[in-house]
Amino acid sequence: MAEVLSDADVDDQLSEAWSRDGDEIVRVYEFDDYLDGVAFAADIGEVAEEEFHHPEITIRYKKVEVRLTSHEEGGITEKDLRLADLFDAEL
Ligand SMILES: C[C@H](O)[C@H](O)[C@H]1CNC2=NC(N)=NC(=O)C2=N1
Repeated sequence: MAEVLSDADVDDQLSEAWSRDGDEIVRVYEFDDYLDGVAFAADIGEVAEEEFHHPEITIRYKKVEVRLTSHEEGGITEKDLRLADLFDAEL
């Protein structure tokens, strides 16, 4: 089981485009049109399934909000930080 990271560790390691919100990390991606956001959500869903670590994805008009936390561990772990980087690589 992965270690829950301290707030300081998360703030230190989290990429600039993401932010910490309590026990979650969050990023809102913006797109030129709605279906680009839908396609992106499908892409990152594939990545999540490959990693077997799953985000909360909210699809809005031209925006996709992604939230990550490690439910079993009860906080933010390396798994969440890794997935954030993998998701950003799908852009
Ligand atoms: C049984 C448990 O749900 C699974 O091991 C996986 C599935 N995907 C998961 N995703 C996330 N974000 N956190 C988990 O703890 C998690 N656990």
